[in-house]
Amino acid sequence: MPTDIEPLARHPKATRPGEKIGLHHSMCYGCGDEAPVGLRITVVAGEGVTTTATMKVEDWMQGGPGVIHGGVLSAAFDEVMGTTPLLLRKPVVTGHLAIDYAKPIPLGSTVHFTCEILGGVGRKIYTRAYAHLGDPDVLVAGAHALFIEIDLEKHFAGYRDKAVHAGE
Ligand SMILES: CCCCC/C=C\C/C=C\C/C=C\C/C=C\CCCC(=O)SCCNC(=O)CCNC(=O)[C@H](O)C(C)(C)COP(=O)(O)OP(=O)(O)OC[C@H]1O[C@@H](n2cnc3c(N)ncnc32)[C@H](O)[C@@H]1OP(=O)(O)O
Repeated sequence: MPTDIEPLARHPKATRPGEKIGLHHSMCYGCGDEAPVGLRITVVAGEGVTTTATMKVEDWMQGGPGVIHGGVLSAAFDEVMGTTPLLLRKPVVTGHLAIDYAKPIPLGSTVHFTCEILGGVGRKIYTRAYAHLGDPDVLVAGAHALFIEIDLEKHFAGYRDKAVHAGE
């Protein structure tokens, strides 16, 4: 992470603390409530530029016997951290994501995520997040990610004809 990052302020019209940040779209693998397979994560705005989220670890998320697959946890961090810049009212995509896996996470547990925006430079937004299973003093994983602000229309212009919609 560069040393010259600037603090980033919450947008005045951002989702208020304690409220759910709206669905990105209903068929999104991370947040969608109509996606045939998905994490169905809801991210809740916190104070400042922070968020929280929870995810129940379902049987289909299994990697090693009885525990979550590392890629599923990575996707969950991506979802939570990628939603957080909406507090700045900035659409982003992931540029870089790094996960520290500290402890196995059993099937059936609920993962609690906390995320904060550390700051930014230009279009780059740096975030950090942690995960625990109910006791915030016992972390099971952590993550850092870099998100890049995009022009939504331009970024997805060549792909929208492939988009999948609910009910198809
Ligand atoms: C699930 C998908 C959701 C997609 C998002 C949709 C809508 C967004 C709206 C709201 C968001 C709400 C919820 C989102 C929820 C979850 C988020 C999930 C996000 C994802 O899951 S999204 C899928 C994976 N993601 C990609 O599919 C990106 C593929 N990629 C590209 O499309 C380009 O690569 C792009 C656009 C990233 C940059 O391209 P570009 O041409 O616009 O800009 P450029 O290359 O100049 O980079 C600008 C500055 O970032 C630095 N930089 C870039 N990459 C870096 C890296 N890896 N490490 C270190 N620095 C990096 C450069 O060094 C430069 O830095 P400097 O300004 O200092 O020179």
